[in-house]
Amino acid sequence: MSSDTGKRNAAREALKFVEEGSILGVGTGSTVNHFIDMLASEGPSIRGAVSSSDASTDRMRKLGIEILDLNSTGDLDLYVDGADESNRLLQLIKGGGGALTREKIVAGASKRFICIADHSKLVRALGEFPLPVEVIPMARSFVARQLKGLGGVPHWREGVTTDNGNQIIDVAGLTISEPIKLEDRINAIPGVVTVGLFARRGADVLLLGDENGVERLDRR
Ligand SMILES: O=C(CO)[C@H](O)[C@H](O)COP(=O)(O)O
Repeated sequence: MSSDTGKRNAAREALKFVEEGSILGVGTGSTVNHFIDMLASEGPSIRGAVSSSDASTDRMRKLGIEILDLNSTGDLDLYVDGADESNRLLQLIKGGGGALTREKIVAGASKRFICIADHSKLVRALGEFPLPVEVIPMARSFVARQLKGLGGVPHWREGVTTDNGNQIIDVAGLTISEPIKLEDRINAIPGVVTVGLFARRGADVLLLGDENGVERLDRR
């Protein structure tokens, strides 16, 4: 069971990684929302943030955090984001909130990725959470057939349009025994914009909160 106190505890711990005057990459989701609120109220003062979604941009702007364009910042020192699942290698499933493509871009452009989550997100093997795949709208049915061919059960997240104007397919039933191979394989399907497997670029540090505190795992 997901716990809001766990999310808050993980978010608060992540503040310790933020340096005064830095430019921060900021992810999307309810855990990150706690982080944004805490950053604005009790965190060090930063130069600005590169945001991974319109939702996070709106929240940060309302709290007075300046939003910067990744095209003008260069690489970032730190990215803070949540996850839907993590294994012990800190490979992740992300995209439950639909922001996977921009999240993958900002994670890729950051030297260090701190993932914050409540403790229930730690799993032995990835794949219980349906894997989100962002697709170009005209390719949706074609990509769905390809995903079926990989053994998955694709489900169109109907009514959802991503910040990039695309659609999302959630794929249940996949056996993800080799996350990097599957990430490459799905990304190679024409029409796929991004798969929500963050295996090639997983997290560097995972902060898992629960009612009692925070467990830290580091990428080996
Ligand atoms: O990948 C994401 C959004 O695209 C989120 O990080 C993920 O869905 C976790 O969200 P939450 O913190 O609300 O549990």
